[in-house]
Amino acid sequence: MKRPPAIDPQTHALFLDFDGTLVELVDDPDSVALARDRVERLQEMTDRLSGALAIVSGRRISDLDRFLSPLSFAAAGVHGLERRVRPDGETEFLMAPDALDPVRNALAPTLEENQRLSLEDKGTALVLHFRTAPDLADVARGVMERATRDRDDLVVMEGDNIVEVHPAGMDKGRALADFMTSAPFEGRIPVYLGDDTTDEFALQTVMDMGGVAVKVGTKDSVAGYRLANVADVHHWLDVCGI
Ligand SMILES: O=P(O)(O)OC[C@H]1O[C@H](O[C@H]2O[C@H](CO)[C@@H](O)[C@H](O)[C@H]2O)[C@H](O)[C@@H](O)[C@@H]1O
Repeated sequence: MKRPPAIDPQTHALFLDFDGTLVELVDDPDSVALARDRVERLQEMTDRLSGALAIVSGRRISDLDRFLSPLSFAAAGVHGLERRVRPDGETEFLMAPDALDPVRNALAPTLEENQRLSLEDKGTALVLHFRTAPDLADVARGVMERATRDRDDLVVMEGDNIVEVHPAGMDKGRALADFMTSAPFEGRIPVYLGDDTTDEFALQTVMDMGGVAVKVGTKDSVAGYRLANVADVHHWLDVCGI
């Protein structure tokens, strides 16, 4: 496993995935937690990078704010459909949530019949969770496929024990590329840490930009560097040079 190189706070920008990278994966999406000293370390890194640290997540930015309080940070939420370029900036919402109303309605009977499947409604994205019901994975994939048939304006993506739908046209790679066009990120070398399939878009973008792409865990990846797990990420954050 090739470990990532040291990072220079003057020349690099740091992009961090959330679930599976900064926090351990757990059964209940609402019960993730980050220790206070880890939040303080992220604040210290944000300050040393002059704000060029962003969380890039499938989560809503409002949820990230809740989990990471009192950290002040830039963020791409819902895979880039929500965006806050500066730590103290306003959140922009790039899509309206009503595009998903027909999908919400189409999923409802299956959720009623299969109560071990759960729905996470993020407004601009809907997620079916089957971590605690792996036998229902195909039911979840099937109903999502049927609910989105003939909808070219939507994209269905699989993550870790989830199937998710949101408006097409955005992913973590495009979100990262957008960040790199404005201050405080512009002109820096991107560094990205992520564990999941949806992070591959950003890892590829970082590779294309000559940056430092770091896969967390053992899944296949385009990334050139690896960290073993969430604990290893936090160890590396402590020694990476920022
Ligand atoms: O881009 P990320 O920050 O990695 O967010 C991706 C999804 O994370 C959450 O789901 C994942 O974490 C849950 C809590 O550990 C876990 O129960 C689930 O199985 C994982 O897929 C979140 O709930 C999703 O909305 C995010 O898209």
